[in-house]
Amino acid sequence: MDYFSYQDDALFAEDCDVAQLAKVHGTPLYIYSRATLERHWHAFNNAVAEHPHLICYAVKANSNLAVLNVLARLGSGFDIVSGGELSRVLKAGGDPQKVVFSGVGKTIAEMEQALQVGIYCFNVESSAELEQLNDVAGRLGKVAPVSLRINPDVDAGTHPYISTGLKENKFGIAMDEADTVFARAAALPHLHVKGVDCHIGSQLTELKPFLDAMDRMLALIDRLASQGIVIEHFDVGGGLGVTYNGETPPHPDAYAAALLERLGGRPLKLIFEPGRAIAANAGIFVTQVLSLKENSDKRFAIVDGAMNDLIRPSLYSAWQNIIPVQQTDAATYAYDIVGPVCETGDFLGKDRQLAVKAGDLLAVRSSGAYGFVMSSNYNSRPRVAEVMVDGDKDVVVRQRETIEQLWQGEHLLP
Ligand SMILES: Cc1ncc(COP(=O)(O)O)c(C=O)c1O
Ligand SMILES: N[C@@H](CCCC[NH3+])C(=O)O
Repeated sequence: MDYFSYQDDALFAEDCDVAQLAKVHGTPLYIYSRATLERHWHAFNNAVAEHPHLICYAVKANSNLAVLNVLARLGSGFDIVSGGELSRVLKAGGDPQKVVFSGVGKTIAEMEQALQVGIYCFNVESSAELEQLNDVAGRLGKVAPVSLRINPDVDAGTHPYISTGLKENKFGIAMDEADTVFARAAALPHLHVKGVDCHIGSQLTELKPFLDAMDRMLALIDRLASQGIVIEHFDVGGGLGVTYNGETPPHPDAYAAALLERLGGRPLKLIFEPGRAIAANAGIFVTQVLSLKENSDKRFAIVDGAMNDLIRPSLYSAWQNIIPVQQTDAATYAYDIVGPVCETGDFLGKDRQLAVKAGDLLAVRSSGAYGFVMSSNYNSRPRVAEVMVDGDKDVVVRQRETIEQLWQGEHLLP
């Protein structure tokens, strides 16, 4: 199957009846394909097969335990950004020694948790964090393995909200401070400097920003070597884009080959942190049309899924393909696909040519990454169920929330 095409194709094959799944499990509903998750992970892993490397799936993209477990069984590593994500990885059978801990604001408790379980590496994002981690490790009688996340100041050419490698972004240590902070890290007694890392943004569809970042990072690694600071690994971050609407991001083969060529024989282990490239097109979001509505010259398809279930269209004006699950004989019109949430910005798609009527099912494609994980209970809407298709079986990997669960942990005044 072509990596560029919608990899949720597996979910529309004859042996996966999306309409039947919606009937059994209700809507709105997330559906994931195990086969596609595995294929995407292998596409990455095979792309760098000969070179020492570790694929650390970015848990934030989709942290469902079953998703993590599928990848853990393949031997995947994990990129986490919180103690909660670390707990999920462990619960799902992930190996702590294959975990890298990214994130611009780690708490002392999270540092302790990660040191206790023995993660592979902390991706440290500031001088202050470096000092804190050294103190925490010293107090626990441990040595913390660290990599420094350096901000290479390259324009990733993506949406400003998901660009992370520019000088003005909050992430990482500025390149012009990198040498000093590395020298400090090497001098601190409770740290072991292992690596260098960067992550310039998400949904990148061109190679050039990755290569520009790599050139700057390799120049740093060479400078550090001349100062006697030996770097064992280079973590290139995540960010490889997917096809939402005709984009043609590089195949992992081309991406890895280009990076390896730039590496030029340096004996550095490479770490990759892909999230979206593995999960996005392994999932769909299924919603049912509640009613059709016309306001002056505008037509709306009001559906039972909303921005609280899938926020990417509202938050980033992200375009995701929306298709009818079954053909109907309704006339085709341009619709805004909107949810029941009380916000004008509550839409899943705008101006989509669709033949639909009330009761029909729509699938929002490419929803496996940054879908359920970004959902909320806004408007007191229970979180939806997640189902994984595993060959000819389908497994509920998260139950739909009940109304009672909505107020669990809340208390009336005495
Ligand atoms: C540090 C880090 N690594 C990995 C990722 C995963 O990115 P993507 O899902 O674009 O591969 C992100 C998210 O942008 C990130 O912030
Ligand atoms: N949530 C973003 C990606 C963020 C990447 C994390 N730094 C999206 O849905 O596109």
